[in-house]
Amino acid sequence: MQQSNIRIARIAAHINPPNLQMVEEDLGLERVNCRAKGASSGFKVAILGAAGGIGQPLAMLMKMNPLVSLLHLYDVVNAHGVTADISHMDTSAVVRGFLGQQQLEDALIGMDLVIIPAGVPRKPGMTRDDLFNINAGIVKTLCEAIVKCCPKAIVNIISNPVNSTVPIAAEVFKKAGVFDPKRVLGVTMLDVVRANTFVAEIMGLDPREVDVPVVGGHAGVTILPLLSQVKPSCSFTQKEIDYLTDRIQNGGTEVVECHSIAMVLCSSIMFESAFGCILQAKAGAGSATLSMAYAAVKFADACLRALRGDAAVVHCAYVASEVTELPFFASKVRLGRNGVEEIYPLGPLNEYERAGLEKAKKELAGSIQKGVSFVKK
Ligand SMILES: NC(=O)C1=CN([C@@H]2O[C@H](COP(=O)(O)OP(=O)(O)OC[C@H]3O[C@@H](n4cnc5c(N)ncnc54)[C@H](O)[C@@H]3O)[C@@H](O)[C@H]2O)C=CC1
Ligand SMILES: O=C([O-])CC(=O)C(=O)O
Repeated sequence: MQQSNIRIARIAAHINPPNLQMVEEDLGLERVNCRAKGASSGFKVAILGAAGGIGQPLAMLMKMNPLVSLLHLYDVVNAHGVTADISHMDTSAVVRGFLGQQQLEDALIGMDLVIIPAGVPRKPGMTRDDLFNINAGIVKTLCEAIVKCCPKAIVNIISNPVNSTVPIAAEVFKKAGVFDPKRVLGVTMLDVVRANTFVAEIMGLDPREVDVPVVGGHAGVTILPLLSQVKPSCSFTQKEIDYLTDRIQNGGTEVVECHSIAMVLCSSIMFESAFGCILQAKAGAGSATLSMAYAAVKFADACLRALRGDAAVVHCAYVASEVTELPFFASKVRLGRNGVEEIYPLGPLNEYERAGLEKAKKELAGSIQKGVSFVKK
């Protein structure tokens, strides 16, 4: 391939990354090796739902991750605009955009890690399970394409209800005969991030030094913080335990409802006000996006470091598990070159946590079954 042609393709790709494939075809080129100069070899990561509230900041943060060499941004709307914007960041990962179902397979071919924040978010008054009817089909379709294009990729599922969408993904892979329970992970990192923050707040600690295991699932009572196992070791009053458990379990709702408070206030005050900014930023609806993007990147980075071969990468995630009698459960897992290498037992629980575990399992069982039945029907 002529050096000048490669340069032309690279320049065109940088001006308008979605045009890369077209330019390559026009020039009769083989696929351009599109690693930016100075970039180390890295991982190929796709974000499905990249133009959304989570997808955009997630894409930005992944573009900043030095472990990523190629970043594919897929959505059914606005994928090219987001790609053009993010591609101007002077970091080494090369970004390409993919728009609509007909480009889904191109977005997925050869990926090492696929992150899925595609789907609708909650509005005030809704539960995560209320999203099932729309998001179940979206996750199923995306996983069917992963089966075809990158069945060995690590898959991080963010789309709610996670308690059901992970079993849906697993069933799709099982149906195709390619299910590897080590590679399908529901992202519950936001629960841990919140728990670390709220514990640090009341104990006067630096949140970066706090580690709260949060097990179970990702909705209401299925979110079970193990406050007896917090590191550094903390002693809480019963009032503090009640407050923290409730706040961690309802952190998502706190954000969802916050938007509606902002809307009410906005209707009676001027747009320039601080509340006007909230309305403009969030459009009056939706759920956590920025903290979720932060949590998703923290988790994705852990997966990539583990793929690279780093030792002792341990985080909570919702995975196929034998830790309880349920087929899926969130607990601490050790990540490695193949995804989940080890699932840790829950450790000693106090009476309060044992009661919480029973409630969590009851609700989780129904959500798991609902996901499994959706694919089997
Ligand atoms: N696991 C967790 O801790 C959290 C999960 N979530 C969930 O993440 C999901 C996304 O939330 P937001 O980004 O706020 O929503 P959003 O509506 O802002 O963005 C979703 C994006 O998905 C895209 N999309 C819809 N159908 C698609 C398809 N078939 N293929 C590809 N993309 C598609 C939309 O075009 C949109 O750009 C929701 O289900 C939400 O409940 C949100 C926060 C935390
Ligand atoms: O609450 C929601 O709908 C979004 C979510 O999962 C969270 O913020 O934890």
